[in-house]
Amino acid sequence: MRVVVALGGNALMQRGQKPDAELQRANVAAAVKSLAPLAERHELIITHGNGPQVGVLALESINDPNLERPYPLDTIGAETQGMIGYWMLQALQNALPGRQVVSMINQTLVSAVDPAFQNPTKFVGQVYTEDEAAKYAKEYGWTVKPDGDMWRRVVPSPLPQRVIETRLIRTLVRTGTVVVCAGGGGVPVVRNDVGQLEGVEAVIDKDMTASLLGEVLEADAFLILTDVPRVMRNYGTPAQEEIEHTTPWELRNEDFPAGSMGPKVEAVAGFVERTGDMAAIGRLDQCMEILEGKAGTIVTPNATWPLSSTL
Ligand SMILES: Nc1ncnc2c1ncn2[C@@H]1O[C@H](COP(=O)(O)OP(=O)(O)O)[C@@H](O)[C@H]1O
Ligand SMILES: NC(=O)OP(=O)(O)O
Repeated sequence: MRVVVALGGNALMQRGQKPDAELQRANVAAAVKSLAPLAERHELIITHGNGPQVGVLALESINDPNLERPYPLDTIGAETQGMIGYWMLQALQNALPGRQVVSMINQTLVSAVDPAFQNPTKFVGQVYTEDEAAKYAKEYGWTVKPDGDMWRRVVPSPLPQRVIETRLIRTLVRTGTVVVCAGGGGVPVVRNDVGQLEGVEAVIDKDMTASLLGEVLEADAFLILTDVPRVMRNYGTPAQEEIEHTTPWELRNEDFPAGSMGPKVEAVAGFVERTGDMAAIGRLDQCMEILEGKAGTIVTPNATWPLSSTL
């Protein structure tokens, strides 16, 4: 089987954790331990988040006295691909001796007129109190929004249209290489008026890019791996209940929060609608069980359940 996995930012740096390199490296190694059995049995393409890390590097850049202007978000996105990609590459090579692994810098094409540029929604960096967030909004010109009971910086998150290096990724996957790609959804780029690629100030949602990659690479399954066992109905209320199996239609008739579960649900629903294949959302340490349909929220085109034995 060919499997595309989107690895949640939570797997790399949990809420409240300091962005220490060793800590993140250890988190990546733990994530890879869960993913290794998947890679042993299947063709595997891994994307990863970068929201917390983009915020850390952006803040460093803003406060660097040697810089006349901070690094732009596309450049910082590429930095995070290099940093997290390196940690993933090394952990995968250590876990899968003899297997070829590659970690790529990728660009993802977006529309220059995507309405997301006028309405920033993507949370980056650490959480702040409301007062701290207001202070930084004034000082740095940030847009800030509530994230649960805290506040965070938000940046535009345009929809991915095409991973520029898709053909190369496909070629590598066909050779059995484990491919880490489109980290942070890919570095956001547009084509300018003379057809040249140019970076833009944004952070793409990695789940949406992974959904697109799953489709164009003809993946048999698309897994979003995060820190909750299943998508829940009435999340955070006494009526909360886990969704074991669902369809895109059912998911689209429920409400999920924009900054967290909303894009994940949109990403899996879109993949299943466009491909007719299976997608799922669940916990990283259950990825094998999820693929077997025994854990996570499984999304299939219709209510047929359980899945066929081909999984
Ligand atoms: N309906 C829901 N069901 C499950 N989790 C939800 C729901 N709504 C919001 N969440 C939150 O979404 C979080 C996962 O999204 P996010 O933090 O963006 O993940 P990641 O960083 O792993 O990609 C969970 O930790 C949970 O707090
Ligand atoms: N780019 C992105 O989607 O990052 P997170 O998953 O860390 O929010």
